[in-house]
Amino acid sequence: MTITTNGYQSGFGNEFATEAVAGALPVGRNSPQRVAHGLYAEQISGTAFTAPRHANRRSWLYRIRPAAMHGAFEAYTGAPRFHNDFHDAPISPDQLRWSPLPLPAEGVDFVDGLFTMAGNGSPAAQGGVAIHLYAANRDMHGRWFYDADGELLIVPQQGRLHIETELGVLDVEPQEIAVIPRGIRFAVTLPDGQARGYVCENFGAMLRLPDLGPIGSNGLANPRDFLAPHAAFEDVDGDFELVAKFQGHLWRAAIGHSPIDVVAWHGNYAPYKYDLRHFNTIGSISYDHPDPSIFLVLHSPSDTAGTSNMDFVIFPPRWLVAQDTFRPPWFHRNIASEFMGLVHGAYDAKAEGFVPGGASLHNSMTGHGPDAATFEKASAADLSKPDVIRDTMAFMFETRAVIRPTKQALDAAHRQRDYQACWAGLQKHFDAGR
Ligand SMILES: O=C(O)Cc1cc(O)ccc1O
Ligand SMILES: [Fe+2]
Repeated sequence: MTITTNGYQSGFGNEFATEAVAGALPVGRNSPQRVAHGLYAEQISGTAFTAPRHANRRSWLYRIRPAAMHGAFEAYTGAPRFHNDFHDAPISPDQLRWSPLPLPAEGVDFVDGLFTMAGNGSPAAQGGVAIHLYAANRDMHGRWFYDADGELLIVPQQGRLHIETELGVLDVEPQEIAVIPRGIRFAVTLPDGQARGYVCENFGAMLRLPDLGPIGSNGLANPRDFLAPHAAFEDVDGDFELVAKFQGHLWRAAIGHSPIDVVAWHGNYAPYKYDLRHFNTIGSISYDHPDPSIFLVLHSPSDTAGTSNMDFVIFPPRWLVAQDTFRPPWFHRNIASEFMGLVHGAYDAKAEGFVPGGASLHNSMTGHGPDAATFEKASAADLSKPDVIRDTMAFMFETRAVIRPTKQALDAAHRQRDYQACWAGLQKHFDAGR
């Protein structure tokens, strides 16, 4: 059964209120003695009960059956490439790059199609991230998934996703993102028959919009462009499966009904989507290429002020106008670690090799930057006119902790073992007399 989208509510982290059946939402209280229409009331909290008000997230769900109703969990073995073991391979300071994850030959759904590339921290420590790719060609039917370990930031690269969640439906396409909060149950179907993309599983503090400082009250990702679903439900009984991720491992339980049975909900703990093409990109209109922190979409803070558990940064289409400036990204080494992906087009620091669906990893203090072809071209570019970077959408998951690639990522046939060669052609231009 497919539940169609019934529109969205706009705003980031708002106190939303939505009902799919008139009168289902209690008025003036959360937990009346008897809920209208014979529904059960259930709270889901995404932050500590006593978190400061501005950071406090919880929602009240009015549903046909409570979330407690399912069979006992047992180990799930259907997604062997989806895990949180970031210590199964030695780590080196090498620059790493991969071609796109191949699409599966036989039917594989979104959960079984997850391939863990890298990560740091752990669900137990409530810090760090896991970085996965997915490649899928089968719908999740009669199967739902939830992740108790972290929220899921989904970045589609190829193919649309129809995501039915307990709180309603999100339809996302490449150049949009979806965020599924910790614990929310959902199923993914594939309107285009197959799909590929990236997932950041965030074990740390929930993603939030960054402060804007001197930029002012508008800019970067604007709150009104974030969309949460309206309540949408199905009332279906059957022999179904609930898959859970809990403390780094996967579990399955029988469930006798669809958990997409929330008839009404209110609160500020909800899935959402955002169209990256709405990002208000800010850059230099005088000289120098600024730090990429100006491209920050969503931010998961760590316990150290100004230092992120994870930053989600994008490199969208934009004008480059800086004068007497090497306009592409400079050569650099950073304290933070950078996992990059490409959703669409080409990335302005790499002339070739970094393709849509591919990935790169530059860990703390590992030197990287424009490849030789990009350096030569940008060093000779005519700066009297602006450059327009069109048809591009690259992104970065940037973390304070080193991002450890998994053994399967290092061993993968699609890893580009000759990646370093992209800098080998950089010429020695030094001339002390010039
Ligand atoms: O490595 C990269 O391409 C990402 C990046 C982009 C940029 O404009 C400046 C610094 C940086 O790490
Ligand atoms: Fe970088």
